Amino acid sequence: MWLGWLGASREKVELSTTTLVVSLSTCAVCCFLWVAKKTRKAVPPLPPGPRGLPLVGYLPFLGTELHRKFEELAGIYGPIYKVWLGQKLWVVVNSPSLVKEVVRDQDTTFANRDPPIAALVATYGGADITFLPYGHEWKKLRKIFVREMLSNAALDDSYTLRREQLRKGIRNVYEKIGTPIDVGQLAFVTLINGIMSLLWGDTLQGEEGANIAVEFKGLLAEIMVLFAKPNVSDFFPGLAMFDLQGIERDAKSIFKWHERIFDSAIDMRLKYLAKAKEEGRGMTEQKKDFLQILLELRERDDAATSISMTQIKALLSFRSWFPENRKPDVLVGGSDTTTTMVEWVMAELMHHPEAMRRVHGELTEMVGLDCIVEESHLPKLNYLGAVIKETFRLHPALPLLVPRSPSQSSTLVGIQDPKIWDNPLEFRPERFLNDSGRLDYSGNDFDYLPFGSGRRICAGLPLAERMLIYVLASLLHQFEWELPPGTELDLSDRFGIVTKKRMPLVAIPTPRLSKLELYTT
Ligand code: HEM
Repeated sequence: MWLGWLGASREKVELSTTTLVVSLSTCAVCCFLWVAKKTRKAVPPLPPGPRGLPLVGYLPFLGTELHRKFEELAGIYGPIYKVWLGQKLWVVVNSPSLVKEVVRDQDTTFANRDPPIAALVATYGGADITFLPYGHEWKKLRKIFVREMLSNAALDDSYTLRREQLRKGIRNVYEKIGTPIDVGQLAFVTLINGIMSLLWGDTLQGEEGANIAVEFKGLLAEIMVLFAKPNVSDFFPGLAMFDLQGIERDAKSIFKWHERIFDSAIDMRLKYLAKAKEEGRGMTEQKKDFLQILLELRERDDAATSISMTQIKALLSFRSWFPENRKPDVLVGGSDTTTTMVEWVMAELMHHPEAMRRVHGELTEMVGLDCIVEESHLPKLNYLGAVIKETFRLHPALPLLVPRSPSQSSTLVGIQDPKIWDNPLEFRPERFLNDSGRLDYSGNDFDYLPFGSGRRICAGLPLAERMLIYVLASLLHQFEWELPPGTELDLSDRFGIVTKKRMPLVAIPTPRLSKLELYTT
């Protein structure tokens, strides 16, 4: 069984803000039970849903825009419905009260996922945080990821690494001043370099390191292509042994490649550490990156946090850091979650000049025209924070979240929820300013869940939150952005594992600050 969320979208936010998707395998022990309020039957019926065809179910009717299709079905079948996709049954939940039942009241039951076969093969048998079943191993890895790698202290320590990559991005924009720039592409390169640098620090510098970095990027591209392919074996587990499209075979060979690159990068670091120890040098300059944190944990004699080399590789693997990326065009189109959100926020601001003026005013006041944005400024940027939240509401990057899979049969009691948003299709960041105590990213409001909720809430949230506002504040503070003459802003979306802008945002930057050194340092 799987389960995920469908967030608010422009057309039908009135209906609800969130849809939960649960799918069940046809396995006899695994049945999903749903009762409407007051139903007293011993075995509650499955929820209603569209009829499909024998064997393939509703697959031929899904189309490419899954989030629109699910909205349409919600209009017909209500807050909870079922859809057969091949041999698997998905249940879509479409109201905050049902969502609460799943991620709060029955969170432990629904804290699993149904990994695609390619992910199982390419990630040490699903040993990464995203796909590990709920249990001891998942808890341990998640604890290390959240408390050791992404703790406030670790993120503060690694600020210089993020800053360096951001400054490089700003210099790049400055070199192209007055010419059209693909904003998603710019954000993608900046963010991916930032993440690689957080993970590996200086390991990817120098000739040997640069070769490994090139291999990393090639590997990432191959992984994207692999995960983007719909696999017949995932929809028809009975056919998995035949591996009809050869996806499992390809995943195995990518996994070997992955192993070789990771082994040589880690080996380089271990040799460096051994040499430093021999020469009696300290390791302070290496301390900030995540490889270093993990290698130190490996040395610890503490069962709660000590970690094997395989777990280190799983934690540094692409699936942990780009868990939502499955599209092959990610490298050219910049469609990962954080990149996509940079693009949407910039597009909404360019579409709403008054909001853009207010963001600029706030940056001028809080940062100043003779300074660049530092992370210490970010907590003061309330209006920009509200703009980002409002953009998540209108354009959730993961409209289906990451599907969940319950561990046992379960009964949900559905009730009709009242209307949630006033004028839901309107871009109005003020709604987040006025309601500042509520509606954050913590997943405690079941009508606003861009990062999911409960035990499986996005593990990268602290980093995503910091990087998103840092990149946006810097691009907006240092430049004015205009559309190329004769072009129009397009705000339509295209469904994918990450739902992104249908047309890439292309804009022309001009400098906003007067001192040259603010662009060249
Ligand atoms: C705008 C950026 C991002 C968005 C909107 C986002 C959203 C999400 C969502 C909706 C989920 C599923 C939550 C659930 O099942 O309730 C998720 C899971 C996850 N995300 Fe993110 N994410 C973002 C960035 C990141 C980053 C930068 C990282 C890595 C540092 C990351 C790592 C993860 C991991 C490891 C999981 C799986 C957690 C688990 O199963 O325990 N995410 N994310």
